[in-house]
Amino acid sequence: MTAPRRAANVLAHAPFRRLWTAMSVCSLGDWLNILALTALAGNLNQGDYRMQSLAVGGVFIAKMLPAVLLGPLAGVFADRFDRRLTMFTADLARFAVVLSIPLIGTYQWVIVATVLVECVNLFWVPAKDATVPNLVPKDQLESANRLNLLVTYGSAPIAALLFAALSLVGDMGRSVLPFLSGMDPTAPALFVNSLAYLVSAFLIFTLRGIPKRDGAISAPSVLKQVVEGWRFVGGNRLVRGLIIGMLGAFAAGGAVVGVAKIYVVALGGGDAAYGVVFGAVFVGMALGMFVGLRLLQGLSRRRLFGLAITTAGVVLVAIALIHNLPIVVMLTVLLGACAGIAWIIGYTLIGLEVEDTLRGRTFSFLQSTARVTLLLVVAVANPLAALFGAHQFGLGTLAYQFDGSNLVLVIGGVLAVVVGILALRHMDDRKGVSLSADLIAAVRGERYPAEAAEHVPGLFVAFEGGEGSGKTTQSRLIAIWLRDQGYDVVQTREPGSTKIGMRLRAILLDAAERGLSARSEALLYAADRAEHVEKVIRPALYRGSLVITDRYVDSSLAYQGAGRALDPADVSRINAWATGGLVPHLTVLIDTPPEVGLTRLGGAADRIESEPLEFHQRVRKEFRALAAAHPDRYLVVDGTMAPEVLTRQIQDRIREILPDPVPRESEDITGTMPAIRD
Ligand SMILES: Nc1ncnc2c1ncn2[C@@H]1O[C@H](COP(=O)(O)OP(=O)(O)O)[C@@H](O)[C@H]1O
Ligand SMILES: Cc1cn([C@H]2C[C@H](O)[C@@H](COP(=O)(O)OP(=O)(O)O)O2)c(=O)[nH]c1=O
Repeated sequence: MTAPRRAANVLAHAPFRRLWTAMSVCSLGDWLNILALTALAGNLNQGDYRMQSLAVGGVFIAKMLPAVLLGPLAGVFADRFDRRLTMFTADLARFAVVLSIPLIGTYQWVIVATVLVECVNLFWVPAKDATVPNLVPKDQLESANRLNLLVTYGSAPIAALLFAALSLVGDMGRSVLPFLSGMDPTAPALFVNSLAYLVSAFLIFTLRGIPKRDGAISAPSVLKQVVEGWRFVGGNRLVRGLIIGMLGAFAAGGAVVGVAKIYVVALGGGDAAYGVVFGAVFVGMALGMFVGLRLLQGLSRRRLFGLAITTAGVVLVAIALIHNLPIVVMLTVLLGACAGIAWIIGYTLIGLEVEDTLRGRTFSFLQSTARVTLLLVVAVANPLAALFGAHQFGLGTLAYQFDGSNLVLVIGGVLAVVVGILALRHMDDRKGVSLSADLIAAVRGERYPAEAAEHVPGLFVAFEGGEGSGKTTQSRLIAIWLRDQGYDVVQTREPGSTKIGMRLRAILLDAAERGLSARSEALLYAADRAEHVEKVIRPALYRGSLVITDRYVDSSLAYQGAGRALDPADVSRINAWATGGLVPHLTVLIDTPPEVGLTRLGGAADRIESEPLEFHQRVRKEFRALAAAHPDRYLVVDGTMAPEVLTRQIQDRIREILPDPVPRESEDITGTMPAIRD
C-alpha cells in the first residue's frame, strides 16, 4: 500500500516533475497523432474501400517501421549528443512536421511526415529514458517508471475523447472559421498535437538538471532480443502459456486498432465516432483492471487469464458481425475489459511466479515481441481487408454487408479464442474442477484457492493420519531417503514449526486448556498454518526444496471439521485463506484404526489425544473421504503394516513425481562440456 505514496514522492523532485509533465503532454500528442493521421488517411482516400484500407494501413506501417529498422542505431546516436538539446530539437522538429500535415494535406505527405516524426522519436525516447535515472533517486526509480507507464497509456482515453471533440470542432468550425474551410476535419486535432510538442520543447528547454551524457544507452536489435528471449523463456510451461496468451491478446487488439477507422466508416460513423471507439478500448481496459478483477476475485488467476482472452475473442467476432455503432461501442468496452484483465494478470503472474533469473528476460522478451506482433498484425490487417474488399450478401429482402474489415475482425476473434484455450490448457491449476463451477462460485463471491503447489519449483508432500499412525516415523525416513539422493529437503510439522507456532502449539495441546471453543481451536490451528506456510513452506518451495510436513490442512478438516463437527466448508475456507490456497502435490495418508494408533502412544495424552474413541473414528473417516475425493493427489497406505513396507510404498509413489535432481541450468552447462572418456 506504500506504492501511491512513493509515487507521489517522486513528483516532489522538481526536475523530474517537469520532465514528467513534458512526457505526459507528449504522450497525449502521440495518441492524438495516431488517431488524427489514420483518420486523415481514410478521409483523403474516400470512395474506394480498398484504397482506404491500404491508406490507413500505410500510416501504421510508417509509424512502426522506423523503430524496428533503425531503433538500435538511433539509441547509439542519441547517446553521443547533449540530451537536453536532443530532446528540445526533437520537439521543435515534431512541432514543425505535424503542423505542416494539415497545411499540405496530401496522403503522400502524411506518410513522409509520419516517418519523419517517428525518426525524431527515436532520438527523443532514449534520451528521455536515459535522463529519468539522473533526476530521481535510485530507490524511487521504480515508482518513476510506473508513473511513466501510467501517462503513456493513461493519456490514450483522454486523447481519444479530445480527438472526438476536436473532430466535431473540425466539422462544424469549417463554416464559422474561414481559415479551417479548406482543411480536413482532423486539422484541429493535428494543430493541438503539434502544440503539445511545442509545450514539451519549452518545458525541456527550461529544465536545467539534465547532465549531458552519463552511461551508455544499450539498445540491442529487436530481432536479436526476440530470438534470444525465446531460448530462455520458451522452456517454461507457465511462461509459455502466459506469453502465448498475451501476444494473442495483443494481436487481436492490433487487428481492432488496424481496421477500426474503416469499420467505423462502414458503420456510418465519422471521425468523432472513431475517437469514441478508440477511447472505448481504453475505458474498457481500465474497467477490467480495476472493477472486473475485483468482481472475479475468487477465480483462479491462471484460469481467468485464459478465460478473459477467449471471451475477448468471442466479443470480437460479435463486433465484426453486428453492424450497429452503439452496440459496437459497448462491445468494445467489454473487449477492452477482457484485454485489461488478461494484461494485468499476465504481468502480475510474471512478477510473482516466474523465477528471478527468468523474470527480466520474460519482460523484455514480451515487450520486444509485442512490438513485432503489432507491426505484423497491423501490416497484414489492412491489406487483407483491402484484398477482400467490400461485399454485400442478399438474404431474402435483407442485405448484409460483409467487408474486409469484418473478415479481419473475425479472424482476430477466432485467433484470440484459440490462443485463450491454449493458455487455459497450459496454465490450468485446477484440473478436474469444472470451469463453470469455478466461475459461478467466483461471481457469488466465494473464494477458491489461488495457487496450487503444482507450479512452484519445489515439491510439497504432506503426511496425514490419526494419532500414533506412524506419520513422524515415516516422514523422517522419507526425508532421510531423499537427502541421500541429493535433494534439499525441509522436514517440518504442524502445529508449532515457527516461533509464533510454538506458542500456539502450547495453547492448543495443553491438556489443561479445556475451555477452548471449537471455533477458536480451528482459528488457532489456521493461524499456526498461515505462519508455517509463509515463513517455512512457501520460501522453501520457491527455492526449489522438497518440503515434507507432518500434518497440514487435512488435519484441520478431519479434527476440527469432522471431529468437532464444525461446518467443513467454513474450515476449508479459513484454511484456504490462511495458506493462500497452497495445496500439496501429494498427501500420504497413513490409515490406522484409532484403537491401534492410540495404544502405540506413550506418555501422557494431550488435549486431543484424550478425546473419546468416537471422535477419533470420525477423524479417520474424514481423512479417508478426503483422499477418496482426489485420488490423484493422495496415497493411502495401511498403517498396521510393518514400517519398512510402508516406507517402500511411499517411496514408490514419491519417485513418480520427483523432479530431476540436477537443475536444468546446470544440465545446460554440462551439456556443452566435452565428454570426458576413460
Ligand atoms: N507401522 C508401524 N507399526 C507398528 N508401530 C509403529 C509403526 N509406525 C510407527 N510405529 C510406532 O508407533 C508410535 C507412534 O508413531 P509416530 O510415528 O510417532 O506416529 P504419529 O506421528 O503419527 O503420531 C512410535 O512408537 C512408533 O515407533
Ligand atoms: C495440524 C492439526 C493438528 N491437530 C491435532 C492433532 C494432534 O492431536 C495434535 C498434533 O499433535 P502432535 O503431538 O504433533 O501429534 P501427532 O504426533 O499425532 O502428529 O493436533 C488438529 O486437531 N488440527 C490440526 O489442524
